[in-house]
Amino acid sequence: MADRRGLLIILSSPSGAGKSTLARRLMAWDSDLEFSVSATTRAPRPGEEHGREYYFQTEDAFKQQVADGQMLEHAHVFGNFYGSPAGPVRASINAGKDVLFDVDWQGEVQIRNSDLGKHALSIFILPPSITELQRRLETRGQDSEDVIGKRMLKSWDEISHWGYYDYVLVNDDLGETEEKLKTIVSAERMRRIQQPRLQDHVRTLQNQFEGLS
Ligand SMILES: Nc1ncnc2c1ncn2[C@@H]1O[C@H](COP(=O)(O)OP(=O)(O)OP(=O)(O)O)[C@@H](O)[C@H]1O
Ligand SMILES: Nc1nc2c(ncn2[C@@H]2O[C@H](COP(=O)(O)O)[C@@H](O)[C@H]2O)c(=O)[nH]1
Repeated sequence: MADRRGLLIILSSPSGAGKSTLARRLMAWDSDLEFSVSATTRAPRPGEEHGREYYFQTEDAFKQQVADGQMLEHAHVFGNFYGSPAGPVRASINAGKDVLFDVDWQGEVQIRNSDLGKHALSIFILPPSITELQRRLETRGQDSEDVIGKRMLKSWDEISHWGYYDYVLVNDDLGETEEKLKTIVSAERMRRIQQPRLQDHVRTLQNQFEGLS
């Protein structure tokens, strides 16, 4: 095992607020960051690849994985099942790598309440307005009108859980939100990872100080 455990960086938002876009930018910024590829029973969107965006599964296969205890968390969202396979996440954080999650609020709560919860850093992404949220879902052009309608109807349910998160960002200007996200990740890495390592240094300083008298 590495000399430090990685962070579990969790992004949530109502559908269309921009978390997948921000997740891609974080991954491009830090090539050491691992993305937790979820399993889902949803059908692939055009351009999505099995094993890259999601592991696309049948409902039976998904339920079997849950029954076998292979999911760190799982939830039923917009009529489909989604879950984060635990094995790759444990392997990554034991190797000292940070893992990025794109999950809904139910996933955030389950990860936080899991044995890995103390490694969690959660960030909620709010849209600048509800009309802009709808505009983004429409211009993404990947879901039917019916699916967009259902996601809009559930948007308040997701937003109402914003208070469970360590940080909350309003994703108005994409570049600004990206910079804030990177700042949060950098600061939390310093606080949680580098500061404990400084204990030895502070002890040395104390010995030197005591040697002065
Ligand atoms: N700050 C922004 N300004 C304008 N458009 C944005 C912004 N952020 C993201 N978008 C666009 O909004 C659309 C939805 O973004 P994205 O797919 O990242 O949302 P999401 O929160 O991951 O949605 P879902 O939960 O449905 O996967 C995309 O077309 C994306 O390019
Ligand atoms: N609890 C979980 N939620 C997940 C997971 N993977 C994705 N999601 C969330 O589902 C919705 C819809 O995603 P989409 O790709 O169909 O647009 C969105 O809120 C995701 O964050 C997961 O493993 N667990």
